[in-house]
Amino acid sequence: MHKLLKRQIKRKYPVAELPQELQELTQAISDAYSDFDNERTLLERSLELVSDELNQRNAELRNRLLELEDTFHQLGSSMAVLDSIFDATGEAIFAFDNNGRLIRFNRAAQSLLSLPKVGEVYGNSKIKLLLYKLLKEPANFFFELRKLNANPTTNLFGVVALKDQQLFEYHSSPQLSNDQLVGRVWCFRNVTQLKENEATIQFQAFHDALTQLPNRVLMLDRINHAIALSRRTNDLVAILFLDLDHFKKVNDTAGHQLGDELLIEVSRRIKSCLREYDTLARFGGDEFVVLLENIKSHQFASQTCQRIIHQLKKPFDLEGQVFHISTSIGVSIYPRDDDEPEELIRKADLAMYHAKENGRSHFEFFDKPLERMAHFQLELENKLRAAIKKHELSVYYQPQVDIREFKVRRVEALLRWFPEDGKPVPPSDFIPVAERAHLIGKIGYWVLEQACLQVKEWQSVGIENIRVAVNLSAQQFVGKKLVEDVKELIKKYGIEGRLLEFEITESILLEDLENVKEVLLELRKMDITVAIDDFGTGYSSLKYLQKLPIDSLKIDRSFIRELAENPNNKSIVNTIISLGHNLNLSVVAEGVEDKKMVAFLCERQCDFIQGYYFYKPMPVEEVTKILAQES
Ligand SMILES: Nc1nc2c(ncn2[C@@H]2O[C@@H]3COP(=O)(O)O[C@H]4[C@@H](O)[C@H](n5cnc6c(=O)[nH]c(N)nc65)O[C@@H]4COP(=O)(O)O[C@H]3[C@H]2O)c(=O)[nH]1
Repeated sequence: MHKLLKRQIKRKYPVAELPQELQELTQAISDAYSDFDNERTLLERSLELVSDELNQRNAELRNRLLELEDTFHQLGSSMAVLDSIFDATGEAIFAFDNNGRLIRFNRAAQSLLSLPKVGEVYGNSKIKLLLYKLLKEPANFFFELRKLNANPTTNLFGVVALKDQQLFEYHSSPQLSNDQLVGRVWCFRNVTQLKENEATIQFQAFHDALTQLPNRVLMLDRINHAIALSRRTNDLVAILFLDLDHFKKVNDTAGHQLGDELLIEVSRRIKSCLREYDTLARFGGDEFVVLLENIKSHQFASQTCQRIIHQLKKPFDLEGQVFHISTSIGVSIYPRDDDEPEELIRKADLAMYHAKENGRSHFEFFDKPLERMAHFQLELENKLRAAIKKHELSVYYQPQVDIREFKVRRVEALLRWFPEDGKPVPPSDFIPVAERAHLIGKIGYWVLEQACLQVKEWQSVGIENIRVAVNLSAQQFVGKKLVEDVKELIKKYGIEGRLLEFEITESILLEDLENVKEVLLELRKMDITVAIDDFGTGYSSLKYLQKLPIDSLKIDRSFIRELAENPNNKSIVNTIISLGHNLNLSVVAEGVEDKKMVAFLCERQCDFIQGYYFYKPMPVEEVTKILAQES
């Protein structure tokens, strides 16, 4: 029986047992109680379950809510970051809807279009008006925009110029949402500086940095263009190749800064001799090239050359210092000489070289014999290079006789080239080639070493006090190399400096007097003597004879050759001997071929005689025999 019912019945009927009929009833009630209990328990259980679930859901919802809040918060800060990036970016960004209304833009965009407010929406016509005010050529830009009518999803890219000369590059792309066109975004980037830099780089690639003149690349292009034009008009094109004479001297003595100023002034003066549409280019160093287009005759080129030469002959006054330079010009003509720009330049260069050799400060036209000569020289240069490798060069020695005792006291070392398969090549042919090919330094060093070696060998066989004269080229005077080489060789062979002499020409002195003086003083410190070769043929100036540490004068053989026939030569030789003696210099006559010459020179007390009358240049074995007999 249900416990609750049992307790209630016990309260009513504490002792007596329930009658039979009540027992059945109470049983039924007890069952009802139990059923009720069961149902309540079930109900409570299910309520409990529902409540648990609700609580769980509730907790989940709360978590989701927190997550959402968090996401929302993050989104907010991301948006803030994006917004500040959007605003901070230098690019002007505009977003338009499909109706052409400006719905969003950043600060750069606001300032570019001078828009009154951020966050506003601006209509299409207002934007157009602003663009008209802003752009240099708005019509062109709107023409570009028309492309969008035909193809609204296309990307646009280009550059626009503003009225204030600024340049903006733009990119425009469609804005799509679920494949539907919802608007268009435009980005404008200020590329003024970039374009300026590009232009500078472009300019530098085609111009010389110092003078701002076109460089070789641009000149070649201009010549190409001029030739193409002349093919139609049948006009001539002239190329003038200019090289400044004595520029190096200015650069070395006055310094690079003045040298640069001089080049700028030179380019200004050359320009003043040209028409406005002629091109002047600098090819580096002191080389300039002029292109004369549309000319009718060679005379025009000649006249231009004359004008330039005249202009450049005038003194240059730079920072209070006065400089004198001049120019040598070579000219080539299209179509006569070539129709290739490179070739025209090469031929003008060749003609310039020739002009320089024939005396500075003049111009020469290219011609075929010149080309043949150049070919010949190139061939000779290649053969000379091979000759050095094949040891085809040797040194001969020509004695110089001391007139007082008729004894050999000195010898001149003279270079010889005996090719294996051909005739001997005279030094007058190959030395200039060696100089041009910059081989003379190497060859000169070799001759000098042979001379030192020879002095040492003669000493070892008892031939003492024979001085060997070695010829020097101008190139060997550049820098300190010569002095270093001589020091090294004297030490290596253990010989005295006084047994070496260097022969230099007057033209070397003219190249760069200061540098030459320095070198000569260094040589004098080593007791090495110096003779001026071919004296009388060049620019003889008493000034340098007095100023420089020189020991001998060598009278050029052209004066000696016609001594008997030409009274002028007699007086020249006389003068040179007296001049030498007055300056305490010994005088050597070279190219002495007969008795009469010897008699004349003896009478005038010339100190040394060198020439075929006594001895020709000879191989070392022969000269050694002569020296051995005399010692
Ligand atoms: N007709 C005639 N000629 C005579 C007589 N006596 C000597 N000679 C020639 O006169 C030249 C004298 O040499 P140079 O004036 O220094 O003139 C030299 C010198 O300037 C240059 N040279 C020779 N060897 C060298 C060298 O090792 N280095 C450099 N830089 N130049 C050199 O080549 C020039 C010519 O040299 P070479 O042909 O050997 O010609 C030599 C010699 O052979 C004579 O009685 N009659």
